[in-house]
Amino acid sequence: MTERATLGVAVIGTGRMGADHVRRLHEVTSGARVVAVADVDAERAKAVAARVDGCTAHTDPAAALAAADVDAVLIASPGPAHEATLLAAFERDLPVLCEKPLTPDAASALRVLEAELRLGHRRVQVGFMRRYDPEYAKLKALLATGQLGRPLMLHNRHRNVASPPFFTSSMLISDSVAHEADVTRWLLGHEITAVTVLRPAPSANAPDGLRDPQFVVFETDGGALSDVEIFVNCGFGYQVQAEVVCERGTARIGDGHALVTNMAGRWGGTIAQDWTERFETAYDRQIQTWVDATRRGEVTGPSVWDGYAAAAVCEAGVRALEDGGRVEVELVERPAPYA
Ligand SMILES: NC(=O)c1ccc[n+]([C@@H]2O[C@H](COP(=O)([O-])OP(=O)(O)OC[C@H]3O[C@@H](n4cnc5c(N)ncnc54)[C@H](O)[C@@H]3O)[C@@H](O)[C@H]2O)c1
Ligand SMILES: O[C@H]1[C@H](O)[C@@H](O)[C@H](O)[C@@H](O)[C@H]1O
Repeated sequence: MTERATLGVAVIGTGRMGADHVRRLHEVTSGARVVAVADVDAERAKAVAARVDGCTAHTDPAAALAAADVDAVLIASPGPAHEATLLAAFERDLPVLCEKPLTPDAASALRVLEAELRLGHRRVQVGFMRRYDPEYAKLKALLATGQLGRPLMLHNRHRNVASPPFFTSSMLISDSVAHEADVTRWLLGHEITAVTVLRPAPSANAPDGLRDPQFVVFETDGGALSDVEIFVNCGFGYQVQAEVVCERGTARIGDGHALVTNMAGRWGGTIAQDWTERFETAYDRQIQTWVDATRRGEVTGPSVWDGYAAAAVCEAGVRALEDGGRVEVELVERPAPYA
């Protein structure tokens, strides 16, 4: 297959992630250029477009998709806005990299899945960037060798310094634990069948009314358990850790021990303060992989099925949070193109 010339990308949503992805596409990624951006905030779109020669600014995502030289779309608007842009991209048969979550609930994710099936070919890579993180990739490769034996349990910790003002108790699941829903499915190769959410007394440092932290337990169809401590106002750093316990051993990532110092009677290191720092390499690799595959005319990486499955798991998790108890995950049968 002949490779496409430089990929013209439209970036939808120029907030924190969108602006960072524009910078990445412009300065780090090879084989792509940003040709259009859209944001409902016109000033923000203009300010980000001004950083790239020849990039046009729009307030309507559909206008950005229709702009000259657009070959592909990167969606970085908030989750509830993803469905409309995905469907608009499908109308133009454009390849898409869609930030997580694919959509915020299972019904809308299923509509996207059905629309992609109608196209007759995969078009979307979902932005579950942890799959491109060197530490997670090593863990996945180790599990694939079988040396450790069958995975029995996965322990995850997911801590943010502070939550943004709009964050709700259910977003700890649908926006944050969405990553662990994907990581559990991907690392173990199992589907998640049920979710339980336990709620310790909220931290005094959490905004009033926010159930933070939460303790989530996933059951899988391979008989494993995966637990997640989600704590989005821990105050001290951005920490994402995972330990797999298998029949013949354990493996753990995310301790952040790249640099250990000894000084003034103490030893230690530093802790990342946000995801842009902790997952910088993962975002770089994710986007380069997407650009390379798209230029070859291929779609790789986390699929719409993965986005839908994570959305269904999170929806069950939100119900478990609200009602207490254990909630089973309901998935439609996996369509053949996503096998
Ligand atoms: N992969 C990760 O680690 C990671 C990290 C942070 C955020 N995210 C995801 O990235 C996406 C964006 O998050 P963010 O932190 O950049 O949010 P943000 O609020 O900083 O930016 C979102 C931008 O989208 C704009 N917007 C809102 N509705 C829009 C619409 N209909 N069309 C076009 N633009 C619209 C807003 O004006 C804003 O500028 C979300 O899906 C979020 O879950 C992923
Ligand atoms: O949208 C963000 C993002 O996905 C981060 O990776 C996660 O740590 C945050 O909890 C979430 O709110």
